[in-house]
Amino acid sequence: MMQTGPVRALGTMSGTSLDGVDVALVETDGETLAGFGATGYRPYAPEERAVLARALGRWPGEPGVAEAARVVEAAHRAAMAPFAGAELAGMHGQTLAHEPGGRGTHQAGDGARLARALGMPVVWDFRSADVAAGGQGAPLAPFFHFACARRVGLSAPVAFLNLGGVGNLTLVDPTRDRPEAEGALLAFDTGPANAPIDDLLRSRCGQPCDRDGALAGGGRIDEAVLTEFLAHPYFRKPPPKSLDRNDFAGLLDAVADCADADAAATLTAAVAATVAVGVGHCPRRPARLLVTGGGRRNPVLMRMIAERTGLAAEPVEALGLDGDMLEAQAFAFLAVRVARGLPTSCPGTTGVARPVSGGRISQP
Ligand SMILES: Nc1ncnc2c1ncn2[C@@H]1O[C@H](COP(=O)(O)OP(=O)(O)OP(=O)(O)O)[C@@H](O)[C@H]1O
Ligand SMILES: CC(=O)N[C@H]1[C@@H]2OC[C@@H](O2)[C@@H](O)[C@@H]1O[C@H](C)C(=O)O
Repeated sequence: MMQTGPVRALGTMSGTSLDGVDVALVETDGETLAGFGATGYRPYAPEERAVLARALGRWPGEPGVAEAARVVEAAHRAAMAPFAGAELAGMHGQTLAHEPGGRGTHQAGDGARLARALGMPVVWDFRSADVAAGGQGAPLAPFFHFACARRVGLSAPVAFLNLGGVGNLTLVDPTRDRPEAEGALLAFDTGPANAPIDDLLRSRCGQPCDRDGALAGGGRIDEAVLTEFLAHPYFRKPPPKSLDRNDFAGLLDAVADCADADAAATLTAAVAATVAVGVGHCPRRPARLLVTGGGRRNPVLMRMIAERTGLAAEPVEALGLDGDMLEAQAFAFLAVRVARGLPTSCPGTTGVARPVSGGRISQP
């Protein structure tokens, strides 16, 4: 176990939207946040992204997975190299398949190879231990959300909402002293977020996303599609619960007959509606809804979320946090927790029976 006191840790995230690798430095002892440092981003080239997209839903040894891992590792080496002075790194990797209660969870990217290439200890494979112990293996950012809420001095329960490829919500009670304390955290995936919107825009318009909600803003919501989507049992299921990126791939077929703008409006409303269902699962109504991830840049989505939840959807920048880097920062923070043997998940965040300290540590 490392000595106590803040360390300069590097965190990386290659998210479900398959856009690229985020990296961020955090100074932390794994309990409190002493400060945030420099950040970086290494986008995937279109042909790299295609390799990753083809490998989605596949497991080690299956076709295309080794090639995807090489793409992930090369992108991480490039993104992390400028930060080689960090004392420790936490690498999330790229989730290719996630089936808690089934085949497990699989993030491409070998931390042992990266540790050797970069000359620093790398913590990786953060989710497997939680899944092996009966948890969902996701979401894992909640322990970091707890630390953020404490750092900025919040005193009432708030919700963090991440709008990445998939959406996830964390209800934080910052008056508790530890994240694993009873009632400190409740977290779960709300439903698909940007993934179906991106997939629609890519297939119909040849664009990577509905920039600023421009297409959805001019469309009409197909209420019948929306109602049928919300009838899926996932939304009734009480948390904790988690999703794989393509679990709702059928949503795209459901809007196949809609005009482009109507399809975009319907998918955007579907995301907002699942967030409202998620807020309804919270045992206490949050005082604020703090939004992180790329979806906070979509004003149509943000407006629909505010309308459907009755909460002002505020970007996390309102707290002085960086909504593009929160997840990379989370894995820096979690790496330090792993190195110190502190838990990274608990019953409230993943449904695991007791707190688990996940992750593998590879020395250079
Ligand atoms: N200006 C914008 N307008 C609309 N959407 C945007 C905008 N900027 C970013 N996005 C969306 O945000 C997505 C990227 O979000 P983010 O980087 O948070 O995802 P991620 O980290 O890959 O996902 P996850 O949190 O699921 O792992 C893009 O794919 C796009 O859909
Ligand atoms: C299995 C997996 O990679 N899940 C991701 C995904 O992207 C968003 C949502 O689904 C969340 O559950 C998780 O990521 C964030 C970083 C988390 O673990 O908190």
